Amino acid sequence: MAVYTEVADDQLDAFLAEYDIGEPQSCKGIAEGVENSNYMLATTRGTYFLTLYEKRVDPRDLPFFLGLMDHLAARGIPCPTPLHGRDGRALRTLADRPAAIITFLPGLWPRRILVDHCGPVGTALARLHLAASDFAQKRPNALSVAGWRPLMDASRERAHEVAPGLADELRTDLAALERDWPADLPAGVIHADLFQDNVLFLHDKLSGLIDFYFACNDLLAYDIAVCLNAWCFEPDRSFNVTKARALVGGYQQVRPLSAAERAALPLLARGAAMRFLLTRLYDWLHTPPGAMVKRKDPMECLAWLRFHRSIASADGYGL
Ligand SMILES: Nc1ncnc2c1ncn2[C@@H]1O[C@H](COP(=O)(O)OP(=O)(O)O)[C@@H](O)[C@H]1O
Ligand SMILES: N[C@@H](CCOP(=O)(O)O)C(=O)O
Repeated sequence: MAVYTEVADDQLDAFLAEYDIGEPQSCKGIAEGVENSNYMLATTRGTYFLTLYEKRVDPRDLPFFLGLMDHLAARGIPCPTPLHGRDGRALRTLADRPAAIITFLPGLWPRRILVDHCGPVGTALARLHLAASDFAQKRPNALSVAGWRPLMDASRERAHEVAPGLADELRTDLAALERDWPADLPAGVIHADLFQDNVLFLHDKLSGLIDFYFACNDLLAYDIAVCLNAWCFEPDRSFNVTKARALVGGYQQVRPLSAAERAALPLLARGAAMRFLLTRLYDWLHTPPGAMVKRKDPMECLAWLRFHRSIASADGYGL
C-alpha cells in the first residue's frame, strides 16, 4: 500500500485551484508502489496521476525528475508529462509534502514477463538514452558503486538474519566490483530502475515508461544491466538467454553497443544485482513491523548475483 499521506478535500481543492484541469470528481489512493503516496485523480477534464513525495525522495532532486519527464515526453518518449500550474510551476506543496500532478498513462505492467515484452523494453530504453542525451540537468547516481559499501555497512551485522554467511559472501563481490568498475564507458541519463512494474503495455504494445525517481547520470550500459536482472530471470531464478537476446537486440536496433560496453556487461550486471540486493536487504532489515509496504526479496538478487559471477563474457548471456 503506498498512500502514506492522506489529502483532505479542502487541501485538494486549494491545490487544484492552481491548475486549469477542471473540478475534482474523485481522488483514489493507488496501492502499488513503495516510495511515494500516489493517487488517481479524476477531474471534469480528465484523469491524472497525483504524487506526494515522501521522505526517501530528496526534494532537491525533484526538479531533475520532473524536468527529465518534460524533456523526454517532448521528444516522443511515452512517459508521463508533469502538469504546470498557471504560475508555470510543476512542483508545489500539498498536505505538507512536495507534490506534482503528471499525466495518467494507459496500460498495465506485465505480471508475467514474456520474450515479446523484452525487445520493446530494450528499444524503449535505447530511445530514452538518446532522447536524454541533451538534457542539461545532472544528478549523480548515489546508488552506484561508491554507494554500495555504506549500504552494506548499514546491514552487515544483521545480514545473517536473511541468509547465513551473506555478508561474507558479498564481501568478495563488493571488493571485485570496486576494483574493476569501468570508468570510461559512454555515460548519460539513465532510468536506473526499469523493472517490470515500471513499464506499461496496452494490447501487447509498450505504452509507457514510468517512475523516474531513481533516474540519474551513469553508464548507459549499466541501465541494460539493470534490465538483464529485472527482465531476464524466470520465477525459478534461471536465466533466460532468449529474453536477454531480445532485450539487448531491441536496444541495439537503436543504439549499438561498443565492444567495451559488451565486454563490461557481466560486471555491470553483477553490480546491478548487488545494488538491488543491498537496498532490498536494507529494507528487509529496517522496515518496521506493520509498515504498509510489501518488502522485496533480497534473495532473488543473490541468485542473480551468483549467476553473473559465473559469466566470463557477453557470450554467456547468449549475446
Ligand atoms: N503516470 C502514470 N500513469 C498511470 N499509472 C501510473 C503512472 N505512474 C505510476 N502508475 C501506477 O502506479 C504504480 C505505482 O507508481 P510508482 O511510481 O512505481 O510508485 P513508487 O515510486 O511509489 O514506487 C505503478 O505500478 C503504476 O501501476
Ligand atoms: N525496483 C526496485 C524497487 C523500487 O520500487 P519501485 O516501486 O519504486 O519501482 C527493486 O526491485 O528492488
